[in-house]
Amino acid sequence: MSDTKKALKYFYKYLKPYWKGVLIVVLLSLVSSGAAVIAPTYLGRAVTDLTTYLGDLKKGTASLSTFYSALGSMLFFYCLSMVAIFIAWMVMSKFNADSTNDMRENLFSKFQRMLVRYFDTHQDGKLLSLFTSDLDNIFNAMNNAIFEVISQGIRFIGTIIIMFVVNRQLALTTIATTPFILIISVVIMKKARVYLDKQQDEISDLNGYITEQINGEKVIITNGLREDSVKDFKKYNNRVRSAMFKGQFYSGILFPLLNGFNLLNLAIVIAMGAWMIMSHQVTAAVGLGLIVTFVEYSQTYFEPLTQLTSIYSMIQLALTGAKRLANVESQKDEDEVPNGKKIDGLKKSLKLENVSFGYVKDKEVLHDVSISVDKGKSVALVGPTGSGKTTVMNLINRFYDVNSGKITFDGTDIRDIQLESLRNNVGIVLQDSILFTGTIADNIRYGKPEAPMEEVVKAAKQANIHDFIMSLPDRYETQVSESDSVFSTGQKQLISIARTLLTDPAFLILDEATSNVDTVTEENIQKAMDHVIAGRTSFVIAHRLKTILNSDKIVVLKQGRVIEQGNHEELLAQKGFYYKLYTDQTAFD
Ligand SMILES: Nc1ncnc2c1ncn2[C@@H]1O[C@H](COP(=O)(O)OP(=O)(O)OP(=O)(O)O)[C@@H](O)[C@H]1O
Repeated sequence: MSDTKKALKYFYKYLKPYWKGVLIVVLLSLVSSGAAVIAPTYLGRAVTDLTTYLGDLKKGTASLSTFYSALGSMLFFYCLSMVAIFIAWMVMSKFNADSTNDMRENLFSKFQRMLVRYFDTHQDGKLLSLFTSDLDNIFNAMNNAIFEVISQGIRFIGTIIIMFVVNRQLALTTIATTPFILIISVVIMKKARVYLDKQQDEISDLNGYITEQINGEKVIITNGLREDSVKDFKKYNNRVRSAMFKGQFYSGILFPLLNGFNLLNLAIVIAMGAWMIMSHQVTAAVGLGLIVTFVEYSQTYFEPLTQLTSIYSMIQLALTGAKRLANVESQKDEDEVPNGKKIDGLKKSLKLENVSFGYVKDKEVLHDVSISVDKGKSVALVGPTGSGKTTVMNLINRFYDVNSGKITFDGTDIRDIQLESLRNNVGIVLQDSILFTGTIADNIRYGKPEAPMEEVVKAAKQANIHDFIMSLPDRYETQVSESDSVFSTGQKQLISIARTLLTDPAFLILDEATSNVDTVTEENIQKAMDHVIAGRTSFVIAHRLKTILNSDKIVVLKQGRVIEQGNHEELLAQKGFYYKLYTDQTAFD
């Protein structure tokens, strides 16, 4: 499907529920444009009547009654046109606000259904651009352009018809230059479109860069890269400027060009009218009336062309936005396995059986991995950075699906289990724990909003974060917000552990925090983990070996392969890779 078709389909989808409003606007546009097209005929008639009156003055038969009636009719039609526009504008503002609201809501809900892969491969800023830049462009265009397109389109056709009814010769003169204008316009518009599309892509890249740099501000500062960051920013910004300039230049050039054609046309129409009078094809009074009428028609004929070109960039940006939003809507959703099995806790074991996986084609990161976690046991996954530990977690939770092999939950392939049921049974504490806006209590009961306060406190105690929370002035009611976060990475992870404990998952995956953990917090994490793991089936992705010495089983991953398995003592006795990892780490402690 072509991009424009995709964009138009998107608009159709969101305007369809408001078809009544759209219909009212179309009808009112018809009324308004019809009235605006008819009004000049009365202007011409008034001029003819006035000229006739002036001629009749000498004869003594002069009367202004027809002049007044023509003038009155003209005023009536102009007023009717304005009132119709006013009402149409009100109706349109309402359905525009409603339909863009639907777009925004659907976009956000879509995000909540999409594959994790999409978020892993798109920068935050680019995703935010869809909500800001693209939806704003759509809203602006819908507010300013829809009515223009409808009413100017009707005016254009109406004017052509009425011009031919009034005088064929002058009508042909007025529209004679149109094919030439259209050819020039299409060529310029095509050029503008390329750059306006590019403008949106560049803005999206710029937003991506800005969010990335803001998130990485501390890294930038500590590496003394602030100036380089600004330099790179300028590169992105210059690309936006260049695309913006070219897009606006090409779309803007049409407006003065058409205005020029309009003036030229006026001169031709007046000359043609004058020639018709001088060659006695019409009387002076009728001729003057015709000239005035066609001067007006020439304006109404050109106005749609000039108006549409002046809002062309707006329309094009909205089409680009709609195409980008339509692309997001067409992304694959997570497979919820609606007819899949529902599970209620782990009875026996969770197993990875000969699992191979790669995030991208032809680049496998896990090779033939087999790991078994029996009920009530804790298994730790260790290995150098990039060995695939987090990837294993991504697969168990079905953030991604295996390429070959399978993961089974009590013998059932997790791809045959209802996604919601699987996720309810698998609790995850992520390495980068996220706290949401709200109180600490809200954050702990995030996965179980109905949990009473006693449960919240119990979970916090088990996670070893209760004492810290109680030391805060507002205790559990302390507000958490990204802007004034008072928590360290480790503390955030402890709150996150409490959050997961509250939901009491059958199977727990804990991706241990690696950075910014002070020794007290590290000790707390250690204790929290001991609490959490005790008697619970768990899978710990460990970065500090100290935290997993008591695990029932330690699995060593290296370059995506399981190279050793056993408990701490067994692995040390093997004097293999684990032994080396352990001795290297303890040497630093
Ligand atoms: N979303 C992704 N897309 C493509 N490749 C990825 C993605 N996430 C991880 N990888 C790659 O997969 C490999 C394994 O990464 P993974 O995060 O599982 O390692 P890890 O053992 O958890 O490392 P660490 O100890 O540093 O957290 C790495 O080579 C990494 O570059």
